[in-house]
Amino acid sequence: MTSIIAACDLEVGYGPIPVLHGLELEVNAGEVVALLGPNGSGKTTTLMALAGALSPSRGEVRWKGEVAHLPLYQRTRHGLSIVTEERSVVMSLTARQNLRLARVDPEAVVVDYPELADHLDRKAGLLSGGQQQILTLARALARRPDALLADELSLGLAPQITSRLLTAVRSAADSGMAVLLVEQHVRKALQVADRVYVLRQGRIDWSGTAAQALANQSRIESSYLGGNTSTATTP
Ligand SMILES: Nc1ncnc2c1ncn2[C@@H]1O[C@H](COP(=O)(O)OP(=O)(O)OP(=O)(O)O)[C@@H](O)[C@H]1O
Repeated sequence: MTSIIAACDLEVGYGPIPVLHGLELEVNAGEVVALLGPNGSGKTTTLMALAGALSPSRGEVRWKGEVAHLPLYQRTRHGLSIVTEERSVVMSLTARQNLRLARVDPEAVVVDYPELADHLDRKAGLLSGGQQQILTLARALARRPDALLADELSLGLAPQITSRLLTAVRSAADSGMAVLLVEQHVRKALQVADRVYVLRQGRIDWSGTAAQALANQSRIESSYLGGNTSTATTP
């Protein structure tokens, strides 16, 4: 398998106290890797460090096997894409203009996202939250990045939109993209993921295949995601 992006012994924080403690993870071409864990465990910090928005105090990020030195804006020009819950479209522009601004062909996008076809000439600000997020993701994926870092894509959106976004992410991985997915809907995330890391207090506490995680799902949820921990054991 081809490693696209990896964290090697990564220690990162926002000040002198680290948030991630010697993190090791990798995402290969063609796979969706879910990064799960309770609030504050360091999921967003991991994505920001992989993207180059935070500098490690120890360890390194590797991009296609080489130590990554480029800052965030340059990594995004070299095949890395980041999508967050923030729906980063320009609200005063139409959907079509948003796509063109990113040098993406709107007509090609609607082939894969027919639900956007009737909305191309509407201002993004007038679309529903779900449509805005589909537009955001469609724009990112249409640029065919080598890796996608997806942080809570579906936050606040309806279940069918969540499923749609995750299906699109899965298809992108099937076409060769490496995807690291932070997603609050654990069951839905496991349905599209190949592998899983569970973070706890800035350390990988569990990792395995999605099938193994599904078999341990109730324990993972209760141990790591804030449920009843009285019967939980470490998977
Ligand atoms: N800008 C920041 N400045 C200082 N500390 C921060 C900052 N952002 C996050 N932290 C701290 O880093 C730790 C990890 O936060 P992070 O957002 O990475 O976790 P998370 O797993 O993504 O949580 P959530 O699921 O709530 O988004 C937390 O203790 C948080 O308070």
